[in-house]
Amino acid sequence: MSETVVRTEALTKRYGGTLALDRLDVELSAGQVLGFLGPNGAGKTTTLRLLMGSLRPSSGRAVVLGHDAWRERSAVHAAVGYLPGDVRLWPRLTGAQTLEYMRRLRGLTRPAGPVSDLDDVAKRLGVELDRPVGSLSKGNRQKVALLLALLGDPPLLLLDEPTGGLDPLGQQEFHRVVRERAEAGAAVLLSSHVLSEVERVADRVAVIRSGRLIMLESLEELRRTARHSVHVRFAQPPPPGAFDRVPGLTDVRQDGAQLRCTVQGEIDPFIKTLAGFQVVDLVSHEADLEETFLALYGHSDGDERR
Ligand SMILES: Nc1ncnc2c1ncn2[C@@H]1O[C@H](COP(=O)(O)OP(=O)(O)OP(=O)(O)O)[C@@H](O)[C@H]1O
Repeated sequence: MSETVVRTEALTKRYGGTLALDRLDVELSAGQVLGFLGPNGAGKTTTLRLLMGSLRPSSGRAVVLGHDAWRERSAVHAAVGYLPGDVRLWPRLTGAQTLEYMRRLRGLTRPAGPVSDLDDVAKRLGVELDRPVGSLSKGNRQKVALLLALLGDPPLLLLDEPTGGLDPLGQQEFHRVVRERAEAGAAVLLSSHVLSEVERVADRVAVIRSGRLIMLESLEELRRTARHSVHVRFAQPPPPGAFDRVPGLTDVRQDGAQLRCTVQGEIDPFIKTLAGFQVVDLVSHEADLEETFLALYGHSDGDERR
């Protein structure tokens, strides 16, 4: 079994009367990417800041790389690569100077050779390292901040909505970099409010709403609950009720020899039932994960906080 990098135990945070995080229990192992998904105000940033030891929990605790995130926060700070949601950099320093400054501040030595690992990542992301950070576009500043998070090859990356300002190519390359880090053994927690982003990079998805964890599943599991829209054309109209007992079948509309329906979950029982009839044509389209996700969890947020 791989090593546990993050473990939270009933981690809770209140801001005055607002319950921002309510008894979160979650674990993250080395080599895993956990997508932390939730709408605005769900508690994602609060969780990441609790894990960084920048916030004191109201109750419960977070253990990060074997340290209590709050009580041993300097050890946690030194070991974690954090990309905050609101990136703030020194505007007059260039990207290269920023990296060098942070490297020294953290007592890291620059890898030997003319091209460091990060120079390579910078090139892939198209970061302009020789310009003052203040003159860069939002997306390019974001890329510099990502390089800062990767500095020193940390065993845990906490990335708060990291691809907000990036164009699609930048996002794609960024996701590749994250996967490579995970394959090299880093644990990654990546927050986002869009499933399509998380689905590209995560192994598991935690969904949080109004401070509560409402789902923690592998992407494989989420895909298993995916819905198929199916359109079948038969040689002759099947008898009424022929598909009544097929599990997961909804929205059934039969018009003579044509059948349209939605299959939720495994499609195999439906296919086996179809085999009893002469099928002329069949078109099946898998709803994308976003649709599946919205169907399962997309009901209105409401104010569930107490
Ligand atoms: N410093 C604070 N003081 C009071 N309330 C706060 C504070 N920070 C966050 N909150 C509240 O806690 C809740 C969770 O906020 P948080 O920023 O963690 O959400 P989020 O999921 O990161 O949202 P977003 O996607 O908008 O960044 C929200 O209701 C927010 O208003």
